[in-house]
Amino acid sequence: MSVADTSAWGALTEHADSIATRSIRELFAADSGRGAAMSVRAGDLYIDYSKHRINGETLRLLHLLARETHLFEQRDAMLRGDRINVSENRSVLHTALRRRRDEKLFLDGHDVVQDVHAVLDAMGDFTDRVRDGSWTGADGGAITTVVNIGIGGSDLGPVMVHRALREYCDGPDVRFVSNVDPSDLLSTLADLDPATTLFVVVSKTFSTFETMANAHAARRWLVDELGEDAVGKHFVAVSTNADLVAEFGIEPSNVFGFWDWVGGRYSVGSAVGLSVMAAIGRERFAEFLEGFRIVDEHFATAPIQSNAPVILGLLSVWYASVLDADARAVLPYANDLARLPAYLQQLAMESNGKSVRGDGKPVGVPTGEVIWGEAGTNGQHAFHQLLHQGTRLVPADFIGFARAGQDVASSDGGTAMHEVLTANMFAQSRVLAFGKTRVEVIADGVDPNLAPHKVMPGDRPSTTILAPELSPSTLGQIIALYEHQVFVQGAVWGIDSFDQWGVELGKASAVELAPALASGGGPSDAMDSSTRELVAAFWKERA
Ligand SMILES: O=P(O)(O)OC[C@H]1O[C@H](O)[C@H](O)[C@@H](O)[C@@H]1O
Repeated sequence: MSVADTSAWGALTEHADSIATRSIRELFAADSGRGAAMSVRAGDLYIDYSKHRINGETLRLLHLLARETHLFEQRDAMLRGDRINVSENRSVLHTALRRRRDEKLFLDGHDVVQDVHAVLDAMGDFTDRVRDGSWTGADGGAITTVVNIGIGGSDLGPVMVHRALREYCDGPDVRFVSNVDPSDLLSTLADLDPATTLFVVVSKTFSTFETMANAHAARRWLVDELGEDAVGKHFVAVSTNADLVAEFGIEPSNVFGFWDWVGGRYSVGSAVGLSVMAAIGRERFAEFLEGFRIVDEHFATAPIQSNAPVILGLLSVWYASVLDADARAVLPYANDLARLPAYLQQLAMESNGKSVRGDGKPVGVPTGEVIWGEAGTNGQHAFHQLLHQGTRLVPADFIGFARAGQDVASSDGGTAMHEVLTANMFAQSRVLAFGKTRVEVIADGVDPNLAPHKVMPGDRPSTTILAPELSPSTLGQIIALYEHQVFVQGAVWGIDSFDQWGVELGKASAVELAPALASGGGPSDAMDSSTRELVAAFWKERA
């Protein structure tokens, strides 16, 4: 059944009209306990969802929507390993990556938790050796730099986590190459010595064009200097495709596997996190996984009223589908989380940027969200103007931390910079929600002619996620929170959130066009007129 055919859907669309008559300011005025009532804890995360365009009735109807779309049955099906990725006939078990060693989860009669821990142990042994210098390069020296080559889910997670856990990095320098733009690889290798560099080639399929192009170029760079025999000491792979890895020339003992039941964008807790483990060590990586597990457990067991991913997932459906919001801003008030918006773009947009349901029928309501954002406070000095006074509805997620890893005094000498940062975060969500009326503006002595420019409409929704500190555990908790939020959206919409067929045609088209841009190529009459002219302009510029 389409979400649009549920009784909750009809009631929610009617309810949207009535909630539109009451601003967030009014909703707060009517209930002095709203801030406490509309907040929830998941693990170490305190999540405030009070500054939303909702009341008790909205939540009641969203809960009904969850029940009518069998959200909890779908959750349980995912967690026990049913093949819920219907278009690829696969289980979806990234949650198995964070099960404890003594747990069991049988898939087709086989305990996958044992497989997960066997790979984690191998990753731990390998990264221990890289970190303590006993894994040596071809000339006997220790590895000082690890270069992760991958793209999409084989890059965004490791990049984001490595940066987020900067203060925990005490291993080799880790760098990332993803783009097939040669400048990415060349700028990364420019100051490196092949003798002390280790490449981790990460690709679930081991056939992604960009990754293979970069891996082969890196291999040539290494072999030119150290010879063919050096490859075994300087290349390891992370993949589900052992045959293609062997063809590339990486020894089976240097391959860290994962499974088709881990989607690329859900894979940072698998061997895809190998370079992160090299940077932070196996103990910290275990804490990272434990963070995920804490929120997995919460998602699996908390009642609907206090289940954070369920609440946040239903709220995002409310905005995206009922209130027609196109976008959501992700605003981490932590510079080290600067890559979180990019990571969440893949997680949310590749999962739910779809218009048909798992059974191939149209979803029938707007789906997906355009996720974008930037670390605070930088965004305040760029695009927050539109959030505050523009005409578009853009719900925002604020993410902050009570403690900074390192702190310094602010300009007044008395306040710490982290306190200023957090004051800015709380101030932004407050101003977005409550705004400033014309009466208040004029009471400040503003010229009435200028007042319209200074009125802040308010009523702009946001969620605030506050964690004690940015640590491996809290980072794992935040990622799992978003993973399950995305799951909740997809389950309500009836979407298969775990395939990505929309990416394929573009790849095939690039392969088709490549000869026109390779030497001896050029425009052809078979091309559409725009592509033909672009190819012609490319060749003219190159001449
Ligand atoms: O890990 P790989 O097989 O190289 O895939 C890398 C990425 O490429 C694909 O095109 C998909 O859209 C992504 O979901 C995937 O993460």
